[in-house]
Amino acid sequence: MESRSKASRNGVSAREAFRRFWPYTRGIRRWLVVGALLLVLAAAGEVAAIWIFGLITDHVLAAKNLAAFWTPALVWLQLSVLTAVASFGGDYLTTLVGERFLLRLRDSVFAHVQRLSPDFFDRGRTGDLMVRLTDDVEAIEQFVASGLIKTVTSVVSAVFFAGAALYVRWDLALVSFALAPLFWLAVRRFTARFRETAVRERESNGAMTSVVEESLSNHALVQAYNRQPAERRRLHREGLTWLEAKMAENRLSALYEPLVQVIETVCVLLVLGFGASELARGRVTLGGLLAFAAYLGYLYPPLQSLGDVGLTASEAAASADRIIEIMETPPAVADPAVPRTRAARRGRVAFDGVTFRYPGGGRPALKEFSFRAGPEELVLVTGPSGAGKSTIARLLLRFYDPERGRIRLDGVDIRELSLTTLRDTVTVLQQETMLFPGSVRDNIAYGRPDATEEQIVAAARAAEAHDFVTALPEGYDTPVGRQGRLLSGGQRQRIAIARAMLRDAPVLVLDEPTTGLDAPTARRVLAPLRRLMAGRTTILITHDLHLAPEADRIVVLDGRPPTGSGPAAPREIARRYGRTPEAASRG
Ligand SMILES: Nc1ncnc2c1ncn2[C@@H]1O[C@H](COP(=O)(O)OP(=O)(O)OP(=O)(O)O)[C@@H](O)[C@H]1O
Repeated sequence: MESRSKASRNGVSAREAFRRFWPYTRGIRRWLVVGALLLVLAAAGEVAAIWIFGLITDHVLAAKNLAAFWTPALVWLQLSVLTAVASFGGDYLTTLVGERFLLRLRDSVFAHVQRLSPDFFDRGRTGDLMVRLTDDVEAIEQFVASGLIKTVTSVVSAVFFAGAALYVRWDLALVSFALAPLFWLAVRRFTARFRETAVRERESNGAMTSVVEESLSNHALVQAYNRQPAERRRLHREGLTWLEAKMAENRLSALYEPLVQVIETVCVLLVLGFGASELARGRVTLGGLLAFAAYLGYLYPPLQSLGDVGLTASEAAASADRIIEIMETPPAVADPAVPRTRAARRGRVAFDGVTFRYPGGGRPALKEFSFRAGPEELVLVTGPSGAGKSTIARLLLRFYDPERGRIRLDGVDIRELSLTTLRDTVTVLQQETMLFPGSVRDNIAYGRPDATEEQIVAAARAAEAHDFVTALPEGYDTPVGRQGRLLSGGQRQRIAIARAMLRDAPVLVLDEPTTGLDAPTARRVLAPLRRLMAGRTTILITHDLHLAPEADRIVVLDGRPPTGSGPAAPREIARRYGRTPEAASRG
């Protein structure tokens, strides 16, 4: 994700960011309007309350007339209740709309991320992606939903208070408004720099989260190789960078507020000085002057929050770049326009002249590769490390599409099938057993969440997992830990076999199913594996030729272009197992 971050430096403007993410408010806009109206009503209530305060000062306090107090006091009380209700309703609704927007945007970015090819995750850093899905998404919400409401209510409030001030004393008001350009100057100078610091802050936050994530998920490696001090240093270094970026951001926002306050004080002093002389000359009442000063006082917060919107916009534009970058990363594969959603489920697999190169990879991982596997057949794929064996499984699941050639399932090009149908038809048992944190039961039922208890137990029995599972402290409810680390390698493998049994797909790809298991354990999983293979098309990717005598066909990927005499490995297999392997190459 390094390259992705760099692209953000000359990214979208705040206006483009707004336009891009505004559609996510669809369906909740009316609540946005109602919320904003309520907030405007609350601001109007405040204007009226200050007016009453001025009246009370002149007609009650200055005139020392208590009898004139009760009516305005009652109106003020009613007004304040009304303002409180409007303000509560407005805050509640606008927060709700903001949170709904956030939820929708996050869901949609996450849904897109889920469609990306494994390559995206292999190259990127998880920590950085996590920051994008949390902080960056939130910064966009702060701008598009909350920011819009803030802008509207601030503008309306500013107009209210400025109008009221003008009404009370237009000349005094004009004097203080003359200082308004100072605000805009301050805001303009700050926003550009703020955006830069916001980008730096997000990037270093992503880098730091990535270090934490990488170190914690590889904790066993770190401890076994005594790399704790190095990892601590790495985190400290990223933490320092973050601290600097955060301080740069904070310096700006911390400087901005006092600066605005100084401008504000200058205005208030000017008004008071001018007002005092007007009062002495009897051209303004004390109540009028106080109300005027209060209107000005109330005018600054909306002006200041308009300035903040500028800062929020810069921050959001920085985040928008990081989100747009993800959203514009196209998935390597997509459903066809009119996908077939029914598969024959017989399990005939054919690779015809398949050439494939990983994105950004130079040499093809597979070149002109062809083979066939039919129902109830066991096809063993072997060859040296890096020859492209696991690539076959990735292509069959359509994590990627081949550059040339076709892959067919029961005679249909897999690009014509919906991805869901294809992946329901093919089960892959990975080289490393992949378990989710959860219970044994959850993991067995992972591919079929609607499975009954009897089906789960039957699958576990067939996978020879039932006995060890029932011996676990909480049986099927025992948590397996992160990546199944609370279980042994052989136990993890048998749970994965049970999961595959339950899924009951016609095509099975076993990618090095016994790797990482010692010989006796490997032998123990062979029986459940055979049970799993029965009645299905099985493609067994392995270095281990134990099962070669049972294979209907052996495909050898030798990592070199085919030669006339054929590579040594197929001949060796032919000599040992008395069958002729098919040689294939990865180029
Ligand atoms: N995501 C990727 N991006 C770029 N190249 C890749 C990627 N994954 C694998 N490769 C390359 O493609 C080639 C084939 O990889 P593959 O995983 O299919 O090998 P393999 O035969 O299964 O090896 P092994 O027996 O060691 O598991 C290798 O040279 C590898 O470096």
